Amino acid sequence: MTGFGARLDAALDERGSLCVGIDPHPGLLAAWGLSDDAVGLGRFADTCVEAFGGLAAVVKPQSAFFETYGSAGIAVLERTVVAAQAAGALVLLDVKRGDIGSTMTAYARAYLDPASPLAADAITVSPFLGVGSLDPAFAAATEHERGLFVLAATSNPEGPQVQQAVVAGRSVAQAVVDDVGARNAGATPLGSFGVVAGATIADPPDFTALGGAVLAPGVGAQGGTADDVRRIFGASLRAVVPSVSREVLRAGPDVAALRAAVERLVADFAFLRD
Ligand SMILES: O=c1ccn([C@@H]2O[C@H](COP(=O)(O)O)[C@@H](O)[C@H]2O)c(=O)[nH]1
Repeated sequence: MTGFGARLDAALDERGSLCVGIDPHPGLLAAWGLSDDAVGLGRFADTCVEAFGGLAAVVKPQSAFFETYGSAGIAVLERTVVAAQAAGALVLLDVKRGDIGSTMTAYARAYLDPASPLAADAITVSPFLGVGSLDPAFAAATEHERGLFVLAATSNPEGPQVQQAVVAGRSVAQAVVDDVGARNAGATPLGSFGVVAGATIADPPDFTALGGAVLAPGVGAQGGTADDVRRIFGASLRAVVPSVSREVLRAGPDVAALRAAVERLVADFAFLRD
């Protein structure tokens, strides 16, 4: 297998720059005529994989919506990860984990070790305990050729209170980007360690030395647009992966309509790899 960064770069070239989320909100289950239980969840996830597992470069199941249904929900998540990978997508599991190093080792084993039933191609992680606390995940990702996306400048309006705080002359968000960039040193064409920066943010960090991808959630339901992405990530557009969940999922449950929504967004963001 090849490192995650190289696989991501190839997938973006082949399928276009888009990450599509599988976020089975209770309201979406109802809108799709599905029951608010693990059976409805399973049908929702299966339909998503059928519609865009073979189309989107990256598929991002949101773990929280699966965890809601307990062990039966986790079982659906496990088979969703496997099915989306089998359809050719890279699976980014959105779990936003972060803890002291010894516990981080266990999270890394759960999500990045191919022997685990929940192993994904990449996961989201939170650096609130310090980027260094994530070292077991960086090590496991390197060993198993997986990826990490570290929260840096999140899409929610509450984020800047912490992320724009200035410490030793730079914002916390910039410090996270710089720390992640140091771990990508020398990697081509794309390092395996990315950051998360919303398509809604007002004060973007400088991503030019990141050397990895920028996952940009917030497009669609949260108000972010293709123009916002162009403005926010100006010098680093090639590395940006816009992430969309509800904007696509609202088109379901019709598989053709879901596909059309994904195809429209891939076309909207074609400029990122021009
Ligand atoms: O800064 C962040 C980090 C993660 N997310 C996640 O992305 C999706 C967004 O869903 P939409 O329906 O497209 O708004 C969701 O899973 C969030 O948990 C984010 O929004 N912002």
